[in-house]
Amino acid sequence: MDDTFSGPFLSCSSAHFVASTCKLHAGADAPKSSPDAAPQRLPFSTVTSEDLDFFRKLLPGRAITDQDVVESSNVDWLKSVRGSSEVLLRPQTTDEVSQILRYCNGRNLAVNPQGGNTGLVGGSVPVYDEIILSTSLMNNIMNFDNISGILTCQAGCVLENLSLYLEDRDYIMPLDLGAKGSCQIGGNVATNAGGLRLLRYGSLHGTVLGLEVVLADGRVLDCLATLRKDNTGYDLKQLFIGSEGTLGVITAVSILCPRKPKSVNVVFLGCETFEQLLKTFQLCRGMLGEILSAYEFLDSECMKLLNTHLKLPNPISECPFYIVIETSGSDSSHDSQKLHNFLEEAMTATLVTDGTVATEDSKIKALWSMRERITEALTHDGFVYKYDISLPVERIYQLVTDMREHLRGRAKRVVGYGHVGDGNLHLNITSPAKDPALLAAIEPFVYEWTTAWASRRETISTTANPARPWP
Ligand SMILES: O=C(O)CC[C@@H](O)C(=O)O
Repeated sequence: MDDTFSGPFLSCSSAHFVASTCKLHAGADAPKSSPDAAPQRLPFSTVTSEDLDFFRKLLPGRAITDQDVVESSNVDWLKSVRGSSEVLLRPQTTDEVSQILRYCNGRNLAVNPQGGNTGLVGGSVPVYDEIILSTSLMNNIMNFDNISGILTCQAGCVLENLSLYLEDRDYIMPLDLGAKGSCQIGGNVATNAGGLRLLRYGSLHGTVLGLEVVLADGRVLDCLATLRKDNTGYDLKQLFIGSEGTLGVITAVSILCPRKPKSVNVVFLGCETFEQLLKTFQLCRGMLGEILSAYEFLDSECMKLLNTHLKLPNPISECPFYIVIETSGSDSSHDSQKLHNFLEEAMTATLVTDGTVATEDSKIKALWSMRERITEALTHDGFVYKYDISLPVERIYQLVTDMREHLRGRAKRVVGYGHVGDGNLHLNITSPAKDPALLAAIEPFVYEWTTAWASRRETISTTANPARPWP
């Protein structure tokens, strides 16, 4: 890049957020042009018939103005936030993205990049009438190197399609999410999605080797390296991982993929306290070591949601907390032996009270759905306030209990689940309908709590007095 990036028109999804946690501000019933608490519409131009002529010429049949079609891109997956865009653009190539952005920059038109529109924090839809730039038709796999395991593809490839493509070649994607059937790799990178395998394969900051990005003024930044080690200058691609579309539109990704494990086991366990759940995690890390690939948890409120709304039966007896452990290795007898030893030890030490193990695909999928389908189950409960929070792992469940106590029955349900291995809690609070009074009780409490505990440095005891003062 030879000059500074200036193009303040890419829609900033972070405008929906406060601090490091995420929240929804606007309900589906909010006035279209002024979502609650959203920033003022900035003085961008509005789309004219000349603009539409330009888009239609550039993208024949792919500059959509039919409102029935545009509507589904104006609304997020949760149907909680809604924009009022009248134009949906579906480029197929990087050059088309570049031409769109160059034109919009010249015309001062706001643009909202959109991938699979599976985000849960309102970042993938317009706030006002921004042009929606969808990457859905940019879905070609460009290259796969069977020796290095490096995949290069366009940004609109659906995660599950990439996984299926790789599985045929004895590889897997380094990330896996409940939304895999619709989410796109460009959106995964733009939001720095973590998912269920982060514990094993690390974050996208490590596995993404290269990116191609179109900047707001249409220039193409080519950092699409396919080298595992690349010390040639600044690692610019890192800026775009988690930038949520604010710095540019990711058009292609190269990513390092692990070999497909030859043996996979999934265990579903129950335990009485969160402290025991953490002790089980410690034991598990020590005894399973390199084959541990996921350590996830859900609480009993999540289990009730799965039972009630999705009719998924609890595979074990009722417990306050449930754990999903996955192992992935290359030798099934070695892995089974390690798992057996770990389970024996966990039961003997009465860390866990019940459990079941799966080695066949269908049972593995059934156990994983107890964790992956909580988001879906929650939507049947009414309106959902969602918070995706990273904390020292010892603290993650304390926020759930403190929030329950703080709300004292004002919410329908306060549930906690998430990625223990990453110290990442999904705190979800439901109410029969959107409830401004409930929101006022949740916020800023949740942000103050998180900031106070996340910034604390000293070692935290897992048996802290619940009446402790805040740090
Ligand atoms: O529903 C949520 O709040 C989180 C969804 C997803 O990130 C998950 O880990 O299941």
